[in-house]
Amino acid sequence: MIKVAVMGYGTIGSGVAEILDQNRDVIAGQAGQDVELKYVLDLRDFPDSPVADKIVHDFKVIEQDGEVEIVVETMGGLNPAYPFVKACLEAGKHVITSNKALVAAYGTELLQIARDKNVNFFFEASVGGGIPIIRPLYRCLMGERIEEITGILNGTTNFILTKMDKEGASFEGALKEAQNLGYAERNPEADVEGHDTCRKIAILTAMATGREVNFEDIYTEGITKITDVDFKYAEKMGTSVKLFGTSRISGGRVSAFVAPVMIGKDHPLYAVSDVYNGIMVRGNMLGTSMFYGSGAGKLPTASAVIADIIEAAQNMKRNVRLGWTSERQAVEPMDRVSFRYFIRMAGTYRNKEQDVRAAFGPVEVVELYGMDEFAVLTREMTEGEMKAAVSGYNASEAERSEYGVKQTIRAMV
Ligand SMILES: NC(=O)C1=CN([C@@H]2O[C@H](COP(=O)(O)OP(=O)(O)OC[C@H]3O[C@@H](n4cnc5c(N)ncnc54)[C@H](OP(=O)(O)O)[C@@H]3O)[C@@H](O)[C@H]2O)C=CC1
Ligand SMILES: N[C@@H](CC=O)C(=O)O
Repeated sequence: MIKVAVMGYGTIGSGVAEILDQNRDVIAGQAGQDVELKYVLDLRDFPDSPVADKIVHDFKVIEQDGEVEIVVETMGGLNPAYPFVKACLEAGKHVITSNKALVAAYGTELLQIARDKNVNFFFEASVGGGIPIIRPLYRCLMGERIEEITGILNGTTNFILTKMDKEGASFEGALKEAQNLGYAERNPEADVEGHDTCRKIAILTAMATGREVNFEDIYTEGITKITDVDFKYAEKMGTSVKLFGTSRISGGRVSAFVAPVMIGKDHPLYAVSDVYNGIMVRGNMLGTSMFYGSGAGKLPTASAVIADIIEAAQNMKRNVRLGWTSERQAVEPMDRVSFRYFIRMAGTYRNKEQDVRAAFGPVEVVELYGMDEFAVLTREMTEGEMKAAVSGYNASEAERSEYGVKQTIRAMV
């Protein structure tokens, strides 16, 4: 029998305890022996829960119990998750985590300790909730050169954008709902400002390149500036706006970004709605493969944790190599990345046509009835060129009372 401890009995930790109980026979069959939950570490007691008799408040109980061979970390954040996970690995225990903040910040070091101690550090649930993506990268796609990963990687923001798009919901109302459903981070700024997606694309890029990626090198923009007006244009254009995490890998160079992107109906990620995530992986031999499923939530995410527990149980005496080394991967500056741009401007196109064309060159124009503004879709240009064009346009318009660019969204249409 293998004894497991769970640290953090919140949304995901309680899901892990529930699946360990409900799927006991399936898990034992795959693990080759029974897997039993021995301790649950949390700050609170849960007297009415099925784990009431397993609750402990002192981490040392888990660290020092030689019977506990697998520890699951579902507390979130870096402190005390990082020192606790490190101590468990150093004590020769396998560790499974759903905590992308931890993996993005300390993955390289924790994987090295796991290798040194001949144990495993697995984190399938840290990206895409219940979607299998980490294991496919190091196992099924191990013979591929990965050229691109583009994903809708955050359930909360996809839920919010879908509610705004399809139901005309307010940003605040949709966020509240996502929080009530257990999708959002403790501090939802991590979701809506794109930091969560940034950490996830950094982890996927490290898996794809085999090199450590500093998530702080990745350009990150969230969804807080997206408004109902943007969705009115999107409806007219037959497009939608999604938060993308993208990494393109070519000749040892990586360009990566997190940003809202306007996409058309023919884009493979267009139909990914609500809390669902979708991840497109392009390999040099494979072509494009799609991974789709629940990107957040109790049982889908806990299901990914359980698969890691089983993988650890199947490799109790062996460190499974994930291919993520301590070599550092540089990330190209965002100014060199090219897009088309959806740009909203004050006034009427009829009055501004000359200035628009002078700044942006040929554009497609989109107008909404009754609005004192219009939008254009530019040709493809680099971020650097776009910024220069926006400054030039704003300068040419500066004399007027209502003037200038009101919104810029990258477009893949
Ligand atoms: N929710 C989701 O859908 C997903 C979450 N994740 C990740 O999984 C992790 C957990 O998320 P989630 O379950 O939603 O978070 P929750 O906030 O629901 O759960 C965290 C639990 O850990 C407890 N905890 C916090 N600090 C300590 C501590 N020092 N010692 C013991 N227990 C502690 C909390 O107690 P208290 O509440 O009293 O502070 C809480 O019960 C995060 O890293 C998150 O990013 C990954 C994929 C999906
Ligand atoms: N807050 C995250 C949880 C899963 O990673 C999300 O909404 O995707």
